[in-house]
Amino acid sequence: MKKPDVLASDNKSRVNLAITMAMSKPSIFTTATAGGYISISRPTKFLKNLEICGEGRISAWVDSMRACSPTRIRTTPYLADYDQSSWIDHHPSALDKFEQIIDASKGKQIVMFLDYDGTLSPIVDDPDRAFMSDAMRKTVRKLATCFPTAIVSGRCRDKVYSFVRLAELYYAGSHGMDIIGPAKGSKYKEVGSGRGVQFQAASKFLRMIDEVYEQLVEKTKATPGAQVEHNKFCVSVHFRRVEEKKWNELAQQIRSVLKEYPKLRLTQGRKVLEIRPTIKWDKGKALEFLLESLGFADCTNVFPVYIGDDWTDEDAFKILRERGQGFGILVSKFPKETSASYSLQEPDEVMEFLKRLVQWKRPSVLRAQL
Ligand SMILES: O=P(O)(O)OC[C@H]1O[C@H](O[C@H]2O[C@H](CO)[C@@H](O)[C@H](O)[C@H]2O)[C@H](O)[C@@H](O)[C@@H]1O
Repeated sequence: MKKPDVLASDNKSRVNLAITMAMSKPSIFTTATAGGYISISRPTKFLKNLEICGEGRISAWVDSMRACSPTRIRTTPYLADYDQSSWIDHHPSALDKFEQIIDASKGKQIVMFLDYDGTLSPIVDDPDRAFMSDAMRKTVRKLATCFPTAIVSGRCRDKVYSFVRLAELYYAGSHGMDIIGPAKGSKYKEVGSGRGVQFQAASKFLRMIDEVYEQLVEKTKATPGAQVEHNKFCVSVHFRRVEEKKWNELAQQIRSVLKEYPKLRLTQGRKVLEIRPTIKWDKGKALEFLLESLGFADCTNVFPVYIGDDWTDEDAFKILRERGQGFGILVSKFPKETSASYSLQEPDEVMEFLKRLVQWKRPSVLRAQL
């Protein structure tokens, strides 16, 4: 597959993030909480203390953010040369291949994992107004009657819940560092009579994240359009409403704060840089945790489907490839380096795909109820 230079360099900066996935299975400790949830803790594993905030690395991220802006993608000549049809051959539309997907899932329990921004809601300028449509909510509600369904988001869990407003789902916020999962079917259910399991991989970092948030707000306030979002266990600094010529300046402001915090690292999203603990925990780990809580730890008869649009979703796509179970669907209008198997272009197509899953499942649910 011919790859444009810009994708190669994006990939390089992603590799530079060095998000290692090799976490050995830790032991699990559980305690019942006042909220009725079983709280689970595991020994924290840290990523190697890499040089995460080097000047070169920061500029590489800003460059790749520029290269990824849709207007740039449409006008950049070497991307125009990119063989879109070859990319589609490797990552066909999940709608076009619906029957193939269903065939692969036969005899297995489908479990749905959905990213929020850019997957269930369209990308908008103001992160506080990234509402999901009523039609999408209705579809996700129906989906959850057919399959166990979880939202896995970079957002703080409460915030993403306030957008989705469906109590029947499981939620993993802060890039999977704050999970409310099922107790039903979980091996943890014997520990208490809680409503579910709660797992906060980065609880030790709460105070540090608060401190960094305050400093970032202060440091970036002179940059028009910059917005700092507190996502509980991580912080997002938004570039979307900042003039492009100011992006380097904003990135340097972030760097100047972060260099004092070797236990925090940066990751990149869509016109956003995100600050999070260096622990070995991400959306892929959250997916595994939720499968485990659902009682599918070592099962071969489970078929997880993860739909997401962002680089942070790649951690989950990779886990599915490694497990050889289910598959990832990347939401993107443009060719992107990805470990997902299929693609959908935008949230409307995601909704269509979810509707088809419901339509396919519902007759058998009805038959089983007779
Ligand atoms: O994991 P996700 O649910 O996709 O969350 C990732 C980040 O999404 C949000 O930012 C993105 O969406 C905004 C609203 O459309 C957009 O303005 C921004 O440019 C995007 O990066 C959210 O605000 C972040 O905190 C999440 O980490």
